[in-house]
Amino acid sequence: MTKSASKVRCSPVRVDSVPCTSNDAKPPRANGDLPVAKLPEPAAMNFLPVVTALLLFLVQTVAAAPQSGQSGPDAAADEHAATLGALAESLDSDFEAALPRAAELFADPEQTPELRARALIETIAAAHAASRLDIEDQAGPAYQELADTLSAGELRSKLHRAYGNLNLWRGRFDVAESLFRRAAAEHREDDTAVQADLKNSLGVALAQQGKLDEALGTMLAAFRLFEQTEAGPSANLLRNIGGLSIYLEDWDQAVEFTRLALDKTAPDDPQITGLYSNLAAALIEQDQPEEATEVLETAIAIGEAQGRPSAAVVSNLGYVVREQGRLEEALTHFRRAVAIDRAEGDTGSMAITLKNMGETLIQLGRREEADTVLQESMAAYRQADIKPKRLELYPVLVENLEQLGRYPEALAMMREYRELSEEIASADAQARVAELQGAFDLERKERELAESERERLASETRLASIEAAQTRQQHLRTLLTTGVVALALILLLLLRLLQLRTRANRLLAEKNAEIDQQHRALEESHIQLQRHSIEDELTSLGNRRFVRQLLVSALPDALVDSPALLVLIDLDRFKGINDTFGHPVGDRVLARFAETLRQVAGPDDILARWGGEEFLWLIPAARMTEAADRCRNLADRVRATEFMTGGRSLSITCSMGVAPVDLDADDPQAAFDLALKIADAALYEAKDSGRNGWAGFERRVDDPKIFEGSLDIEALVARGALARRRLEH
Ligand SMILES: Nc1nc2c(ncn2[C@@H]2O[C@H](COP(=O)(O)OP(=O)(O)OP(=O)(O)O)[C@@H](O)[C@H]2O)c(=O)[nH]1
Repeated sequence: MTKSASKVRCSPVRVDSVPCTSNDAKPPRANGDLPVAKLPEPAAMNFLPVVTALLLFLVQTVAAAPQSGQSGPDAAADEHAATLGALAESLDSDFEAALPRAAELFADPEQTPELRARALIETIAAAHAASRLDIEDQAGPAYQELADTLSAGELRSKLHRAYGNLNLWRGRFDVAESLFRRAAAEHREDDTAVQADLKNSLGVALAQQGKLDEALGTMLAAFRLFEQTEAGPSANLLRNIGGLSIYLEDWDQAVEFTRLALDKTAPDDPQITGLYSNLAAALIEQDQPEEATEVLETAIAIGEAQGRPSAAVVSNLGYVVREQGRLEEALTHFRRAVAIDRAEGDTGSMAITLKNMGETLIQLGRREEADTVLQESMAAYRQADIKPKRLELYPVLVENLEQLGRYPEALAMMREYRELSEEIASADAQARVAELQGAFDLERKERELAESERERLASETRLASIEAAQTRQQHLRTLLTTGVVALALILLLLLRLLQLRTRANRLLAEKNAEIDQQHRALEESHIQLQRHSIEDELTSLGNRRFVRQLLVSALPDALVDSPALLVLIDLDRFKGINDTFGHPVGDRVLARFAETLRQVAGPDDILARWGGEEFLWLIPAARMTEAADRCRNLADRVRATEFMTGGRSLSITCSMGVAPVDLDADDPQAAFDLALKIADAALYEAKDSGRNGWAGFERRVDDPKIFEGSLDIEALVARGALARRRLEH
């Protein structure tokens, strides 16, 4: 069920000091205007708002709060019990007179913060009792100082709560909410009653700010906490929950809690008719008109017992019975309600009831009477200056005048209706335009702000992206530069190494070439030396060392394969040449003789200058039988050779001693030496026999022992070991 479906108004309680809340659940308005009815106008008569009763309950609830919050032992308070007791007594008896002393006490810096806080709490409670809520100038600074001085704990929680109450009474609901929350945060959790009271106070502060859902939730939490206590929930809390449930259109909960509140409310309590009114409203919403009628009649009876019933209750009863078709009875109740309103001077409420009454008369066909009543309603609306409600009256009034045929009056009313409509529409339109303009401006500003923020973020993103790209490029450049420099250094190093290596290689090659050259020179020197060591310089023939080396290590195969002839040659009377022609000529003769000897010798023959003018000739594979021819051949060639010197002809001769030699023996040197001795002996004989010839000894035995010891040629010949051979001239 929607709010617009609400059919009756609740208890006709007025709120003087606390703003009431509209039926549209908007924030409370600080005026005492008649509440706008929640129900459709034809049915809505004297519907006094739920909020009216609710707010009064709230105030009463808060008024009760400090008392319960101050209960219980307090050790710190005991120390100053006398002072505080005296203060409380004086505040209660004459608040005006006691206030200066109290203000002096809770503002006195010489006193302990605890005593000052308790004095302030007492003063605030007494101010409420004395309806003196204008002590902010004294209480505010003291509270701020003490809240900063006291440490968090129970006493400071009480101080928050007391000052929260003062703000609540003064209509500063947001401040009160904050203070109640601080008080709850610092309150120790094991005191359920105080917790419940704090939640109740917080619920009141929330409800007064229009935070109805949160307020109801907080109060239900307080209710559950109170249920755990011995005293249980207070009637005020139950009324508040019931009232808020009506606001929030939870009809079942509204009925439940309003009934609970009624159980805890005394019959003479001034609030009781309001409770019945609320209960009736909830029952009507639950489509229980009989029960609603019964409740309203009970409320009227209680009102009558107290002196005068509530006009709203009576009007609501009229509405309920009219809905049940009991029109005449409804008229009776409406008339009574109008009388009560008139007596109380409540013009606005009376205007609503008169409208309902007029509509009832129309239903009864009593249009003239209806017109009179509707005109009265119009006058009352004008007096109360309730234009929206008056606007709703015109169609009923005009339609009734038309039905009565009173067209000029109907026309006049229509003009008024149009003017008021335009006025209200204009005001509404202006308000709407202003609202729309504000919303538009706000939306535009928000859009511009959002756009600006988007652009800023986009710029930042772009900037960050550019910076990142620059950083990457910088890193890349650094990397590349480093790489290039490193590469260049490496290349330079490699180049330098190459140069060094090339130079080293060149030097090495030069050195190697030099060494090779030296090696070659050395080798050549060595070869030359070697050659010189075995070669006769003058004749270029081998010398004695040459022959000795052959015997030791390199005898030609031809000399080894078969016995050879050893010929020892000596130039005849060479001293005379030296003496006659000089030593150089002697040398040339020696050289020339060597050439002649080479020409005579075979290719495998071994030639050597054996010393002075003496030469050795080894003829491989030759026997003594060949010796004559060979020696003759040489002698002939020597004799035939002209050794010219200084234009003079010079001829020489030579003598030769021949001996066989077998170099395939176990000891070739010994065999050579023996053959040499024999050849030398033969040479001696050749000299001795006239020179220019040869002599030789042929061996007849092979036993080497025969030739051991000193060699006695003649004995050997005599023994037959040697056979003499001679050149025959
Ligand atoms: N020019 C020159 N003379 C040398 C060389 N070696 C030795 N002679 C000389 O050769 C001569 C050898 O003389 P002798 O031993 O008395 O013999 P000969 O005069 O040849 O007489 P017979 O041998 O008995 O025929 C010496 O006068 C040596 O000085 C040399 O290399 N060159």
